[in-house]
Amino acid sequence: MSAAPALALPRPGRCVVMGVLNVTPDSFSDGGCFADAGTAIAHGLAMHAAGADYVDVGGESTRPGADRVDAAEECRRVLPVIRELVAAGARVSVDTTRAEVAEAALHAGAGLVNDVSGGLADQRMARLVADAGVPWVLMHWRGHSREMYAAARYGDVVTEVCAELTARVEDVVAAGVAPEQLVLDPGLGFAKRGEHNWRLLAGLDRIVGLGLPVLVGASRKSFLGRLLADAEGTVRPAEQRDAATLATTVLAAEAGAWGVRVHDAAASADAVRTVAAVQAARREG
Ligand SMILES: Nc1nc2ncc(COP(=O)(O)O)nc2c(=O)[nH]1
Repeated sequence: MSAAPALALPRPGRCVVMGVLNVTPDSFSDGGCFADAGTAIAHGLAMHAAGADYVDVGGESTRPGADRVDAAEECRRVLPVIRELVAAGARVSVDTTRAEVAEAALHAGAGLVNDVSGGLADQRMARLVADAGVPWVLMHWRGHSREMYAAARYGDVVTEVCAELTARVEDVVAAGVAPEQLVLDPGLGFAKRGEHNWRLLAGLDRIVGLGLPVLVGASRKSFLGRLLADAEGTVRPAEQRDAATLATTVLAAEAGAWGVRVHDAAASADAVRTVAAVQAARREG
């Protein structure tokens, strides 16, 4: 693949909003809502219109225990959606762990690779990203959905996640990826149990302190649902976790995160602008 022009990471002077668009039948919070291209495209356009800086298109569920789909099925799901969203002027990222899918998505106009495996699932991803010169989200990961909970053991989760992300950065830079292409992500809900997610949110300043842009993906995740369980212990349904998600957006923006990955893009778009206004007022004293 010829090296595409290096696509700089947008830095609009506020936290970036990445709208979630899972074109899958089985994602944990919106599985099946946007499984067909037409519905997915309409939702992606709505998030773009509502202020999402990226629409993050994924074709394979990453929820714990999810069955894997092959690259051909992933491409079948995401490519038509990416093409239409790009044609409509939206900035699109592809949520995939496969270099083959990422390459096809970049050719279709995606401008960022969002890789929940941080390059561990496909050894070809680093070379692809290095050649393409595009931004790459390296998320903290300890294995595919079926084995991730067995790996959720930490002495000090923030220290260990920081160390493992740093190791990934060193590996991919050694493989030719430029540091300025990289975005780090603590991988909330991936090989993390409840308390691990809260500690990572509480320690975001340390992850931001690694010196690279940080993306935070707390939106509608189970640890929020368990926090918001009712008196009978019934976990709050995923679609009723957006207010809690908005709180994580504000925390991430205040901690200096580069971006948040959320389902309710409109609400977080308003929240990040509000945080930026307060931060500007603080600077002006
Ligand atoms: N970078 C990044 N990508 C992700 N992709 C999928 C999910 C799973 O959530 P979903 O099923 O709601 O998409 N979470 C993340 C995340 O936390 N960070």
